[in-house]
Amino acid sequence: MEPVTTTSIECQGLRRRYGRTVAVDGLSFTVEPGRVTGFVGPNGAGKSTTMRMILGLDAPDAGTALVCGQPYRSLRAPLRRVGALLDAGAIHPGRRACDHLLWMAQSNGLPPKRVDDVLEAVGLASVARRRAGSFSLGMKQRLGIAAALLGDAPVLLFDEPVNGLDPEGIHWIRGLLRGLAGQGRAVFVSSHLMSELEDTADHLIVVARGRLVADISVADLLARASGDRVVLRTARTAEAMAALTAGGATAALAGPETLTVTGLTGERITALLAGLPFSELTAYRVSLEQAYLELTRDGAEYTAARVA
Ligand SMILES: Nc1ncnc2c1ncn2[C@@H]1O[C@H](COP(=O)(O)OP(=O)(O)OP(=O)(O)O)[C@@H](O)[C@H]1O
Repeated sequence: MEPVTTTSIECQGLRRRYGRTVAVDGLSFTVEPGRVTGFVGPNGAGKSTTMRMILGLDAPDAGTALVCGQPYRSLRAPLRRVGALLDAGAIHPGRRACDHLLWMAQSNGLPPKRVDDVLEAVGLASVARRRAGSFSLGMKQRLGIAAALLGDAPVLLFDEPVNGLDPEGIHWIRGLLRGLAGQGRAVFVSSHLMSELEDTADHLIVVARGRLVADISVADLLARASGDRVVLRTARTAEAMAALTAGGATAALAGPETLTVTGLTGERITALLAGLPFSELTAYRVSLEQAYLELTRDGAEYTAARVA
């Protein structure tokens, strides 16, 4: 990987319209190296359009998108700077997997050995000589990922990379993305489902109708949503609730034999229960999806908590 001296991807005031549709509406964000940044939003939110503008495949009506400090089109040896998976289906069906990659490598001045390396990395080495047209959607997805990895680039973009992958494939790609970020690369990955980024993303850029809704670290999002709530499991909910409320906590029934308690530490709760039997006392954990929904319930934008 080439050393990078500038921040990896910087978008400033990006805007793009198609006829009457404003696909991207003044989007500004930065994708930092060394972490997986999830790019989340419902279908049609403008994610692919943004990625195409970052990659110089579409021109913004306003604003700028820089990769390693430069517009994509002015990068020398762009494949060595940024690898991308946009549309896994965009491969000539008659071309063998290895030839597809070899052609990309040669036209970008990369050693042919890289082809073997990336085919191995994505688990397609044994089918390297098969034609792409015979590949399943998941195999095409892996081939697209191999192409993105070819230039050993410090910046990587993946548009909906889990599409077509089975559970084992999804598990694999999570590990791959985390590994790439762990090597110091900037990994930018889109999804229309928050849950797909659970255990993968460190940071989230959330968009809706072309606009930025949230720019926040996952840790911060989860911490804010979880608050200082703890989960208490006990068969004696009524007594526990009375004791905890008297001790200054807010306790609510969250299910059979389950209370959520806010406002007290675990130690204090244990003390207040004064020997009342309980089977569990743990920090309240929310899913990424839940956390996001809780924070945006009132429709407020959530960009203030940006963590650089
Ligand atoms: N080439 C185009 N011509 C016309 N409209 C387009 C074009 N590309 C995108 N759009 C429109 O721009 C909006 C944003 O589309 P985009 O594909 O960027 O969203 P997305 O967030 O990637 O959605 P998805 O999750 O479905 O891929 C949509 O309303 C789409 O119909």
